[in-house]
Amino acid sequence: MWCHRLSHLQSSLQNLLRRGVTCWAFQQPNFKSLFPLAIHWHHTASESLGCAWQQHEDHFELQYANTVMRFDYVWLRDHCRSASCYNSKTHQRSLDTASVDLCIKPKTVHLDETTLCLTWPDGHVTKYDLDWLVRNSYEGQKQKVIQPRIFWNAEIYQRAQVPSVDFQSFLETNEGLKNFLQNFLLYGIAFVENVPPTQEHTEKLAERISLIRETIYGRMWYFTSDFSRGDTAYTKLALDRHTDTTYFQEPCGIQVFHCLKHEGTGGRTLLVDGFYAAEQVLQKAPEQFELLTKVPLKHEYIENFGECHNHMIGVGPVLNIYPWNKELYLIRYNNYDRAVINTVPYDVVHRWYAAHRTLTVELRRPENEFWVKLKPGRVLFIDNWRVLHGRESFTGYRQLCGCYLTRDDVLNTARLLGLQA
Ligand SMILES: C[N+](C)(C)CCCC[C@H](N)C(=O)O
Ligand SMILES: O=C(O)CCC(=O)C(=O)O
Ligand SMILES: [Fe+2]
Repeated sequence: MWCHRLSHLQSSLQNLLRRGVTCWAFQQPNFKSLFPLAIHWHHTASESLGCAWQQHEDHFELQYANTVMRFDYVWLRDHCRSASCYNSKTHQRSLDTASVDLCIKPKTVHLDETTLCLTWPDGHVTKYDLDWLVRNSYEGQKQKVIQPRIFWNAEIYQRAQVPSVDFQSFLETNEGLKNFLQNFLLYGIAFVENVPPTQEHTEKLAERISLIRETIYGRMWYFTSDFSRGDTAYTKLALDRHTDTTYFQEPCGIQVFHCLKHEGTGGRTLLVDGFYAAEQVLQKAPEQFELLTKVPLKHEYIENFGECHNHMIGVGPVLNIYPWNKELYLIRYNNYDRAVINTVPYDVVHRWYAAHRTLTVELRRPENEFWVKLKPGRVLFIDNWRVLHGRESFTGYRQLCGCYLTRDDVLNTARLLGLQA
């Protein structure tokens, strides 16, 4: 993050220098003194605050709070928060963006310590709070980490001694719920203890944080090794680490597991932080990481079992990153359900297999494996966009219940409790 910020600032600086603005003192790494005042800038009355602006042919440049921001003029007009352009009760835009002249420029500019005031050719006035501009500008966004997360291997997770939340406090207090969600957002897994071992109580838990995502497996599902569905999950066999529902266009966000009964041996659950492994790939072989973000793959679920007839296809790369800041947000990894690869030519396929191997090696390092035995009363929530799960083979009667949750609604709950999500 640090290096990224630095290089970004350096390139802003270079751009400015290229345009002939002089008199910069560059005292790396003291960011406060990175952008002292330049000769051709318009300043506010109080120069010590260091805010200044410059109007260019195709953009408006603003320096404030140690940030040099560059704004497109249409963007500035489009984001006007005046009562006629924006409804602050509904937080919706009233302005018809298509009515804005694409060559628009402000007629006059006024800047003081807190506010930028633009008057447009038709007389309309837009006032921006400078802090709002920092928070919402591209340059301001680039400086902040979107989602705080702790990537883990077994040792990191165990050392963190992440506390489980009690059923009662999860259901009845905002504090319990918030603690739970905070852990879940940081690590991608979280446990609730002392849950009565029934499907109804598990459902209550799920509904406290989200909407249940109904799928071809039902709303709440309940499964044993009876092979009632056409999938290995419904057997006693071991399952290697994977994420679920890779064959959906949008894989399920969260998976909830509650083991209601197990009379037998084996059956431990394996958890692996996919983002930790991907991060290792990025460090060791960046070009392979990139390939895993680029090659689109199909995953498929074909079922013709009794009454169940399904054919699901999901397309997307193994690693999904936001194009604007390269932050990883979803890993799609299921070697069982991966379909025929026919989206890229043979030479790319070969490089893709090598990259997939590198990732698999990281995912399979014993030190990255966290094993738990699920027990009645202990409910596990897994971020299915980040953490892979698997299971050991088992003997005897084993009953699991659970459900999938919609990710947007879990994050919604977290934000309403004041968490960054
Ligand atoms: C959880 N539950 C037993 C309902 C479904 C299991 C789905 C298994 C599928 N191979 C996948 O990985 O998506
Ligand atoms: O049986 C288990 O512990 C998990 C099986 C599985 O991967 C699943 O249901 O998604
Ligand atoms: Fe699974």
